[in-house]
Amino acid sequence: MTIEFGLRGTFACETRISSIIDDELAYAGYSIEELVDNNASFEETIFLLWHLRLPNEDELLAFTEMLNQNMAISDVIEASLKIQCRQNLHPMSVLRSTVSLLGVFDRQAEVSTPEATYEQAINIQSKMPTIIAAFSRLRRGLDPISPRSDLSFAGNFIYMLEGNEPTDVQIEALNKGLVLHADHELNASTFATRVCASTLSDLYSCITTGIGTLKGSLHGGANERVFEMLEGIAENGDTEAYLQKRLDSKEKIMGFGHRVYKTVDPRQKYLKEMAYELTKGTDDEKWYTLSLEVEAFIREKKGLIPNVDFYSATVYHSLDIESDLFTLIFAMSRVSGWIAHVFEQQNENNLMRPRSKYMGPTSLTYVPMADRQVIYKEVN
Ligand SMILES: CC(=O)SCCNC(=O)CCNC(=O)[C@H](O)C(C)(C)COP(=O)(O)OP(=O)(O)OC[C@H]1O[C@@H](n2cnc3c(N)ncnc32)[C@H](O)[C@@H]1OP(=O)(O)O
Ligand SMILES: O=C([O-])CC(=O)C(=O)O
Repeated sequence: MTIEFGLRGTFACETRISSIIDDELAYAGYSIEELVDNNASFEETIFLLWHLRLPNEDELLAFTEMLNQNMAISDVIEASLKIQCRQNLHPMSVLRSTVSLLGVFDRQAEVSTPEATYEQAINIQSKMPTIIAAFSRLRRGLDPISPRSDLSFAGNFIYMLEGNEPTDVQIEALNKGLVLHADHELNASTFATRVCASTLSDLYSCITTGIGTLKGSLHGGANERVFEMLEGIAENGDTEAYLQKRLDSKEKIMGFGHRVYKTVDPRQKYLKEMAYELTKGTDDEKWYTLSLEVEAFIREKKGLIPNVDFYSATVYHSLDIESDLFTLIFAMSRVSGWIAHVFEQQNENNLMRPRSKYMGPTSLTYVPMADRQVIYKEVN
């Protein structure tokens, strides 16, 4: 039997939520092109992922209102964010702990009926932008801003971050970014979330698992490092020398390569276009130009394609979002997909428990302590 480690090419479950077929990404049968080109809202996309169909007008209105009404965070959550920014933690760790804390304070957290889980889902989804914006403001010494009932999900986030009236361009860009990041079949964080759900754990635990997994630099954490790399290149002044040095030392170039896509990441086209549109004629245009140089060099040297994390870094930067919050913006969107996968896992549950191939010694004899010699042996 051939074993592919890292679960490469393995089907771990069936799903109706999203698919990647011939490099085309679709949510419940609607390609991302279909959704983005028709200006689907992020709220509509969440509904699609959770219900596996598009909402009608009344349903979307009611759903949007429900999200909106649940956006405000409690004093306890705000106080915990204040403590966490004093300790200078990584924002993804803060988001992970804070979502976990939302569960601690939800009296219904241990109730796993479909109705209770749906309420928990609304609670988590709607509070993510508020938590992220409040954290960002608190660590800058500013007071958090309450959500507004007349703004969309994307609009509210931008408003709560800086307190200014969001522009149509900003809202459209963030909305598109959120739609593009909402789900992606069985990526590592969604898989981890489903493993947690498969043990019949609660939704807050599942989402905390997802956030912790997305944080890693081989996954969502790459977008933050993409911007660090662009800044490093700008400082160094020589793109090729900078990248070649990293390739020579076998470092991964952040924002390139993908486990599933080998010729194109279909989301990248939109993010690249957005990066161009948002930066042209501004001081940020240099990041777009630099990104083009990096893309050309890495394609030529390694044959690697930019993934969703590459141009999203410039898009988020042009929206005045601090680079260590980039992965949190990803999480604020992907939580919609994680939740959909928890619903699906709960409906068709089967404990996810693969095997590992044991490579160590076997049949050893227990040696009494007095007879043991201390041998420090390399494990690997
Ligand atoms: C939202 C997301 O999660 S998208 C991915 C975000 N992550 C990143 O951008 C981090 C950088 N990229 C990577 O580390 C990888 O491309 C991954 C983890 C995304 C995919 O990993 P894999 O599926 O194992 O990649 P794959 O099998 O195609 O790798 C083939 C070869 O290309 C190399 N490679 C792949 N990506 C990169 C990269 N970004 N930089 C340099 N080399 C790379 C691998 O080291 C491997 O080389 P080898 O054959 O000499 O060992
Ligand atoms: O699918 C993956 O492995 C990573 C990815 O692009 C995503 O999660 O959006």
